[in-house]
Amino acid sequence: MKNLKSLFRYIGNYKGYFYLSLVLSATSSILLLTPYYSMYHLFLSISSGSNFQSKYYGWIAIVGVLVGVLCYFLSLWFSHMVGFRVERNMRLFGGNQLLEVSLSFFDTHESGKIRKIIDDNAALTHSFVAHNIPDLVSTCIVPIFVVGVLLKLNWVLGVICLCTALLSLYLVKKMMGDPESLQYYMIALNNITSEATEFIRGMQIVKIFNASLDNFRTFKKSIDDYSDWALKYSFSARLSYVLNRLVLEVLPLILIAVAYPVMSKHPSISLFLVNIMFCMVFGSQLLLSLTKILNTGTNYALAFQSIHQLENLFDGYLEHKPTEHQKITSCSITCNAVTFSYTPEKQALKDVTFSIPEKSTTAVIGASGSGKSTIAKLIANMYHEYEGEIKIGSYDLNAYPEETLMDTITYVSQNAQLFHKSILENLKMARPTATTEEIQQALIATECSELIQKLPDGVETIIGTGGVHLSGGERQRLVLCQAFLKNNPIIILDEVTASVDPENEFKLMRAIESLSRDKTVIMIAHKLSLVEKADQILVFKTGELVEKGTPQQLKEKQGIYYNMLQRYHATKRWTLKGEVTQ
Ligand SMILES: Nc1ncnc2c1ncn2[C@@H]1O[C@H](COP(=O)(O)OP(=O)(O)OP(=O)(O)O)[C@@H](O)[C@H]1O
Repeated sequence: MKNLKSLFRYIGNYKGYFYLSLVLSATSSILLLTPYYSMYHLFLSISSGSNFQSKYYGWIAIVGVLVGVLCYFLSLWFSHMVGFRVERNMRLFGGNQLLEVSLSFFDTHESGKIRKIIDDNAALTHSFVAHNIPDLVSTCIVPIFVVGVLLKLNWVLGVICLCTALLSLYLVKKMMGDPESLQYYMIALNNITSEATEFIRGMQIVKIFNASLDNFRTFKKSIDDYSDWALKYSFSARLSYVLNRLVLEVLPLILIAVAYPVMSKHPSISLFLVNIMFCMVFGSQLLLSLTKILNTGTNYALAFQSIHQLENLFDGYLEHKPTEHQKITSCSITCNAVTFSYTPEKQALKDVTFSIPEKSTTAVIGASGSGKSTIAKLIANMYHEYEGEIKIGSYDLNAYPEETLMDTITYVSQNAQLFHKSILENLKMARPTATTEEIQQALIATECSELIQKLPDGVETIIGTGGVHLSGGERQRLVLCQAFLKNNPIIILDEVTASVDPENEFKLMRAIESLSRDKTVIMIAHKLSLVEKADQILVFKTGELVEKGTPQQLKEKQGIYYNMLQRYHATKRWTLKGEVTQ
């Protein structure tokens, strides 16, 4: 019942079609049994020596079969309509949830795995609804009908068939295994898919460095896990499957064995022979239906498991609803005693407190893994489960609606992502209403106009496969151009110059300068040349804020920043010595 309820959520307005499909399937399965009715009368007339009205019963059989087949096709037609609707609604649900989840969801879930869970599970449920539901109805109706008729003909044989059907259904249920094993089986299936994608991506590195395939231990583990769960699931079904087949195979033998002692006491042997023959032939329909249930049972379990898996995918990641609906009046940022952990074992930030005045630039520096990106992501509202308080203006982040924050903070990461579309379409994503003039201005401000001129179709050039391939620096500048168009008052730049050459770095710096004008800027940087002009520097070490102040104050303090600066200037004086041999 719970399963059907969850399926109904995705059927939406097509419930009428769903019921119609069930009714037509049930009608069809009963109509397709009409030849047996005619056959029974044929047996009767043979045993009694009376004249068989072949025309009458022949027509009943033909019309019954024809109308039955028609009903079956109509039932399939409606079930396919419902199936497509379910698939569409499941994909829509997945897509909408992706819009609702916090950004941390994308940090913790691989895109291949998300795609697989949404796409494949929707397709699997479609297939079950479209193909298996009409069959499931007929496989349930036929046994009830057959057992009813047999009980009426001879109660002993009827009871045997009824017991067989009940026993078979019980074994089918057992065969489907426990839902938990099935859930792990499906998780293992998803893992193997995403690990296989990683394996293909990593193959380039393996070839370049002639690296050992040992690096793909997680892929191997996912294969082992899948094989373990597939085996466990299959073995858990083994006994019930074998027993069920046995029950179904021996049913005719039991009928014959029971029929003999009953037959010897029967007053009309010929009538009883007819009944027995009919029971054997008609009973075969019972066997057929129970065998079908055996096959659709696994699909049933898989389809509902697919729905649960899709719904559970987003658990714990849905956006926190704002406690109030405040408007942002000032773009200063305050962090008060912020502590955060990605995993229970390790704190990524410990008791971090600082404030950033409106329209100032703050540089965040520190060793790799010190927590720089983490604090930036918390301010960008990507994670919510932190201790302490993060305020924009006078209110906590929680006091603002999601849209307000999205229209206030722009987070540019080190991995610039652009879509496989034209440059213009990519830029318009940041501001769909941007005029050609505004786009030109943004391109000039972010040092992209020279790049656009070089491209065959200018701003209409498609990026990526089949179009142009841009360098890391060129991509970063286009992303800054998007940020420029978006024109949010708070900009967070997370190591945007991390992997660019000096020429691109110079252009990027000029782009950042244009972008930062009159804005509150947080700039995470490894390169100290970028931070010297900042109004404030925050130095992080193993998750703690260990120094804060203006560049001048930190120099005078002669602490970590000062030492980093010394080392930085020393490396600039390094030269390569040696002789050049001919
Ligand atoms: N998604 C995550 N799940 C678990 N741990 C994470 C995650 N992201 C970061 N960490 C851990 O949190 C700590 C801080 O990481 P963070 O990315 O903030 O460092 P960082 O100073 O920005 O480093 P880098 O300069 O190399 O980017 C590190 O120990 C890192 O391993």
